Amino acid sequence: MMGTGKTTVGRALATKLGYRFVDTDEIITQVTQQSISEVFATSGEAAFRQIETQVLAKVCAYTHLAIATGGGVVLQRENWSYLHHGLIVWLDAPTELLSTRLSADDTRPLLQTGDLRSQLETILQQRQPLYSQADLRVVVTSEETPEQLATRILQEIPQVLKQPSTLPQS
Ligand SMILES: Nc1ncnc2c1ncn2[C@@H]1O[C@H](COP(=O)(O)OP(=O)(O)OP(=O)(O)O)[C@@H](O)[C@H]1O
Ligand SMILES: O=C(O)C1=C[C@@H](O)[C@@H](O)[C@H](O)C1
Ligand SMILES: [Mg+2]
Repeated sequence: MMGTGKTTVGRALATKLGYRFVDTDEIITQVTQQSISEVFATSGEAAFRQIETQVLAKVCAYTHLAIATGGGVVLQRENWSYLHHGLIVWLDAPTELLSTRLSADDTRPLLQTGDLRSQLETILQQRQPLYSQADLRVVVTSEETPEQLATRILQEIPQVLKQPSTLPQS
């Protein structure tokens, strides 16, 4: 979800892993030469989603790469086949924390109309069933730094990887 820290924590995670890092929103701004808000304003959300899928399709093929996506990547069914090239981490943060973080931020076009808190609640409610399809859910609180969260993600990843004993015998 927007503001949970995908970009910030994803970058810290990549550093700890010795992986490269990309952010699909950053790639979109590079290829379109527009900010995310400008893409939404000039081409619309549907066009943005198409570009996002094209970018995801390219980057998901790489190994040793941590990818931060946009929060709406879960909305397109075909994106899931790309996401499943890797291990999908859901940063789950309460709307109260998100609204504190994003109240002074005007870079997210879907949050520019109406009351921020209720917009976040509405979007989160719609997407919760999709986010919950991730491989690993990490609950975000205001207490942990991005580096601490990245460490916790690394600690929790082995628990969602299949143990050799649970794999079918060949
Ligand atoms: N663990 C954290 N502690 C404190 N601030 C944080 C933490 N994680 C992220 N932030 C801050 O919250 C804001 C949103 O973070 P970020 O841009 O990484 O979110 P995002 O999930 O990538 O959002 P989007 O989906 O819109 O790209 C930023 O100002 C970032 O510095
Ligand atoms: O959650 C979303 O739908 C979005 C999240 C951002 O990362 C951007 O991809 C854009 O603002 C849309
Ligand atoms: Mg981001």
